[in-house]
Amino acid sequence: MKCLVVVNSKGGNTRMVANALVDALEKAGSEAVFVDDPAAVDRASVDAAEVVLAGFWTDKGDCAPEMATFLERLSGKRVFLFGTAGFGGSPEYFERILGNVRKHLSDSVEYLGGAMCQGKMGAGVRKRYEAMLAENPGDARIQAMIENFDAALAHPTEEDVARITAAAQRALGA
Ligand SMILES: Cc1cc2nc3c(=O)[nH]c(=O)nc-3n(C[C@H](O)[C@H](O)[C@H](O)COP(=O)(O)O)c2cc1C
Repeated sequence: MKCLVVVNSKGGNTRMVANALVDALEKAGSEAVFVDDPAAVDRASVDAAEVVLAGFWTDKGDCAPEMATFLERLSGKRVFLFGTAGFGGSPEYFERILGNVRKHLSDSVEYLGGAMCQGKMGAGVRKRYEAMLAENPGDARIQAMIENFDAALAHPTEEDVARITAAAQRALGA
């Protein structure tokens, strides 16, 4: 199967998942073209692909605008979405984000499914939370945000990557 794997990753989390996906697809006998920037995908690569696997980092509950533009331009393709997000407490949270990203796909696209995992955030985020906590000592919500930040540092884990890869292969029937 000819696959196009396109990723939008600022910090490397989603790129890590994308690289593992490419390896897994190739091991399973598929041909995978990898493009590390949705704005750099050429028309011929899209036309040649039987399936597009689009990876996004979560930006305010959605994908970032560069990925949104890429997804909106796809027509008549089969698409699998994968992503990483700083928060990861529940599958429902990931489903909500996937639902938002999916809205960028036109009706002509066949959505094959999606999978997400948590991804570490930049150190500046923890500093911001710490400053917030200093202003509101003992605030349980801010403390939970710091705990989530620390939990996210380990992600994507090998298990996350394996789960997303397996979900993609199931969705593609690869
Ligand atoms: C500007 C900005 C907005 C973000 N918005 C969200 C968000 O709404 N929800 C969330 O769970 N994570 C959010 N994050 C965290 C990132 O999505 C997360 O760390 C992701 O794994 C980054 O992926 P990357 O390393 O591939 O860039 C945000 C990060 C930044 C920098």
